[in-house]
Amino acid sequence: MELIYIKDLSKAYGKTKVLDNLSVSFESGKIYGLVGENGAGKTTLFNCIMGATDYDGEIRKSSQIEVGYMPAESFFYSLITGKEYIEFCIKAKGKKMDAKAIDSLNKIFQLPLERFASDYSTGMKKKLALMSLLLQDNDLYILDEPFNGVDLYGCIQLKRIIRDLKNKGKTIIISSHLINTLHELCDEIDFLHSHCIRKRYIHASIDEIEKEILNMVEFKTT
Ligand SMILES: Nc1ncnc2c1ncn2[C@@H]1O[C@H](COP(=O)(O)OP(=O)(O)OP(=O)(O)O)[C@@H](O)[C@H]1O
Repeated sequence: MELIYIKDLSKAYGKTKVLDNLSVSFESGKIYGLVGENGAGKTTLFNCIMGATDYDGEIRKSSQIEVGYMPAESFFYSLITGKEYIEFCIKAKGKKMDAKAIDSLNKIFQLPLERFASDYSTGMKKKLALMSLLLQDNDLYILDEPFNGVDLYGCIQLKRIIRDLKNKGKTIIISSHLINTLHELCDEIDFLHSHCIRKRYIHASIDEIEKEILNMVEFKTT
């Protein structure tokens, strides 16, 4: 089932064109990877999907799906503990708190939930944002650079969690610069370059993907 359908999406910041007639769609139950150079527009695409910014073109979402978005950098108020942050996010989504689920997930993430979130390290902040998202039971998870700053153990666990989500029929879209990790995890990998999705890789080898991306970047498509 098609969850998100995007047709001719264009977005510019002032005179800077970021996305130009981008078309792509995402089906349920799959893991999608999104790669692209720094500044290619991955976060901008996510912001458009989430309705966090204006755009031209069409974005259709399947009705009644709940979308959880983890931005590349989350904001934490200074006097709020990790636990309070999780509670806030769950309540904001209109979901019920489940202390057991928090404890069980924190056996994996091992966060000091009684400490102020603003004092967490980069990786701990990322884990906290992920934890609060995973506790919301969404249909679609959009994760902007979820592996950034997360330690090796955390990355291994995160890959397991993402696979579990897929096994539960959820859809996940992950932006990352870690092509090996995406290749391991994803059913399909989209390459965003020169303002639109240049290629969707399905069952391609890492070599093939890397070679093509190098070619496209070096002989920049305009
Ligand atoms: N609020 C904004 N105002 C003006 N320009 C912006 C804004 N947000 C993003 N941009 C510009 O849009 C372009 C795309 O940025 P975006 O953050 O979407 O890229 P990205 O692919 O996520 O990059 P990275 O891999 O470095 O995180 C960049 O040139 C960036 O400077």
